[in-house]
Amino acid sequence: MKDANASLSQLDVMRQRFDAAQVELAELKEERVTKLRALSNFIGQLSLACKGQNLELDNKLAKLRANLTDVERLDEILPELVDIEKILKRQYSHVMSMLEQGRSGLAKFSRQLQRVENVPDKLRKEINYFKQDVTKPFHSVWDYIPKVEQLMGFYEQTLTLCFESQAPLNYLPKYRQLAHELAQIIAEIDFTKAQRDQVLVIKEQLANEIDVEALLECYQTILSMLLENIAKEKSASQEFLFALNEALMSVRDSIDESLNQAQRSQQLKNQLNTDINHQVNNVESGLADVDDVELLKTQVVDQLNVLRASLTRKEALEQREITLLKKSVEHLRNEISELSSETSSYKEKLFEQQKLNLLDSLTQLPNRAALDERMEQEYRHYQRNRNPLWVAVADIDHFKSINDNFGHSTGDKTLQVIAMALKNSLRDTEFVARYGGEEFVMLIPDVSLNDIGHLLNRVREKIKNIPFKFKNQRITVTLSIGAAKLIDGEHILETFERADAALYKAKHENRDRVIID
Ligand SMILES: Nc1nc2c(ncn2[C@@H]2O[C@H](COP(=O)(O)OP(=O)(O)OP(=O)(O)O)[C@@H](O)[C@H]2O)c(=O)[nH]1
Repeated sequence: MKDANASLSQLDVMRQRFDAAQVELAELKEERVTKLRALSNFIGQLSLACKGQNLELDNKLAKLRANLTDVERLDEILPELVDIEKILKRQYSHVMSMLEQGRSGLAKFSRQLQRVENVPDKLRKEINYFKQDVTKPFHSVWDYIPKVEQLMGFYEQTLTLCFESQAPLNYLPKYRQLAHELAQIIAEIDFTKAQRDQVLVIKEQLANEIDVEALLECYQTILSMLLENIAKEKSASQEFLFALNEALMSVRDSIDESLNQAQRSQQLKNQLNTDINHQVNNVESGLADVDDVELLKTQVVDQLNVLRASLTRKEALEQREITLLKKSVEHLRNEISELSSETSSYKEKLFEQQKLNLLDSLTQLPNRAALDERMEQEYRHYQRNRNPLWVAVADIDHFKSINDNFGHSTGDKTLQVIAMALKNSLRDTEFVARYGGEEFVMLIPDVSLNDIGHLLNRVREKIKNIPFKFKNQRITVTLSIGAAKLIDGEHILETFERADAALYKAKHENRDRVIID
């Protein structure tokens, strides 16, 4: 009876455990179903996001989703995931190559559009900057789509112009377009001092009516100058590499010589040690054999003399070794210090080159690439501390007439003088870059709304008061400036757009003024 009761209670405990295990299993199943549902929803959204890009990918994702709802087919998922990963990788490189094609297409269409003559200056400049922008690679479709929209906007504006004007729009011959492009390219290259006069003549030719033959000659001359510069750069690098190679070879020879010397010394020392051991053994055996003390004394003195002579030779050898080692270390030190001074002068050259890449070669102001970098930096700074930050765009008024009336070289000098004056009117924390042509951009932090107008008008007045004298004629050069303050929730590029729009307002309101957005 007792046994039966014990068995019953054991059975009871087991039943309770069984029930608890079943509840746990049901919970686990439910949890798994919830997770699978979440995964399936995720795959569903992924399919939607990728839909239409690649039929194989669409089918694979649909199949994967179906398998996720069927618990029995879960084992099939892993190989499918591997397949999908491969397709995604292929799709990524496909998209990147399509983007590259799209980018070069946009560049081509913007060049076509540039050939339309008589478009307003603002539109012409925007197309020009657009063309420069699309030289950089796109990283995603989201870089591409806004550019397509922008280009369509340019085409729309040009079409509107075409419909509005009675006369048909003129189309610049292809070679004239190439002349413009060459002028832009050479404006960004740093030529050597000896080449600059020749470059000025070419700039002048390109700015005026030019025929195909003369244009070809310009291209040929520029190409030869560039090749000459490349050859010089190459031979400077080669010289450095030769010097480096020679120094390294000399270091290697010196180390080889030291090693040989050390080996020879070691052999001699081994020989001397054997001699000394042998001489000590001689003394010992002499001691054993000789009874006559006087004879013993003379023998010991003789042996000791031989021993002393060996030791002196050993000492001399060691001394010589130390002297040679010192000489060799000295030689190595000289070679290495020469090497390091060659390397640092080469490093300096490279550093100068890097700096040049961020400087506009004509005005020595930071260029557009440097401006992009600084805008990013100032924008991040603004996001951290929210101190006021102004973007101002300045453009020289009627600059074309300076070129037309006094020549390109006068135009260049005017740009240099104005660039310096702009730089000197700003504080160290403020920044000015040449944006392109006769347009400059300033980034001005920590100035209040009350003070910015004052500051920019002072800059404008400063330029206006520069006593330019061309062909004995006193000329006043003026600036139009548009400025905008970075506001919360806005990207600095949008601030730039507002400042640019303010500049165009200033141009339309008779120029020589500052307009704050
Ligand atoms: N000398 C020289 N001229 C340049 C350089 N870059 C651009 N230009 C010239 O600057 C002139 C700009 O002319 P436009 O865009 O018509 O402007 P603008 O004559 O200043 O007239 P507004 O801006 O409307 O007041 C063009 O003739 C360009 O060839 C350069 O590096 N050197």
